Amino acid sequence: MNPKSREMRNQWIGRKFDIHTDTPDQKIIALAGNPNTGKSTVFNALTGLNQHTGNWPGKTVGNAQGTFVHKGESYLLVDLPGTYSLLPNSVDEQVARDFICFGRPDVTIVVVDATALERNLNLALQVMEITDHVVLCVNLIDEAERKGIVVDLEGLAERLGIPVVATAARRKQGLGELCDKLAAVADSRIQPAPIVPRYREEIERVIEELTPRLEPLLAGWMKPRWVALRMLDGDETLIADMEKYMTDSIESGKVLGGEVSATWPQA
Ligand SMILES: Nc1nc2c(ncn2[C@@H]2O[C@H](COP(=O)(O)OP(=O)(O)OP(=O)(O)O)[C@@H](O)[C@H]2O)c(=O)[nH]1
Ligand SMILES: [Mg+2]
Repeated sequence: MNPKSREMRNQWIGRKFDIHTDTPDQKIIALAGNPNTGKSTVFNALTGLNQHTGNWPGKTVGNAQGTFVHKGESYLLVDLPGTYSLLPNSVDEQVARDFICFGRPDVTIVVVDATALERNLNLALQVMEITDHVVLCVNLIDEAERKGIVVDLEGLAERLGIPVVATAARRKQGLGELCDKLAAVADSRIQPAPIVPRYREEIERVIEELTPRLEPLLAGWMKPRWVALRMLDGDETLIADMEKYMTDSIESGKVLGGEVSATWPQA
């Protein structure tokens, strides 16, 4: 995303999500993950006292936003509610999904529990279906070590196609490397290429039919393949939220009506 696009995105996020950057083109990082994986511990360790909390607009779900500086660059970090999925079965899940889909953070960090990777990776895969800009934070690595669990970080990064960093957030271990990786993704020095989960053949056939039609309508907001999957699943909340967020997109005019801006949103 170029600085001008980011500036417009940031203004829009301010209005829609009550998330406010310090500077017009500050980069925005979201923290997603299952409950109790250490998101808030990572959030607190990085932002310290530079944070404030509130509620997501119109929801009783708490939200925390804070800033930190890494190697001279300032970032706004947003702590999302802990969720097991992004299929909107609850308000928490809808809030997390909407921020990733429509807030379009520069990077989404998925914090996973190193002692329960199999369960945790489900959410990571869902985030990777929505956006390429993902970093996996394998937290509680100290707990894993204590239990004799060895995580093949390189193998994981290779299989998933995204950067992977091990952390023990409570001891503030690994956070420097986490910041290095998210900075590299935020300014495109690293371009993750997440694996694409494949579905049954008949589903793949419908996806193939739908995606070229969705692509121009979505104009880079999210991956057409994912939207096709959600439509196949009959997810009406996504359609409703697309109307809510995408029809009022400042300079871009009526995105769903087909008139899209050349400058924003941009993948
Ligand atoms: N041993 C160990 N404990 C950790 C680590 N990170 C977080 N914890 C602990 O794990 C518990 C949960 O941490 P939180 O940061 O509240 O987790 P969260 O993901 O924000 O939880 P929710 O907001 O409820 O989804 C706390 O007791 C933390 O102190 C870590 O790296 N190692
Ligand atoms: Mg938390």
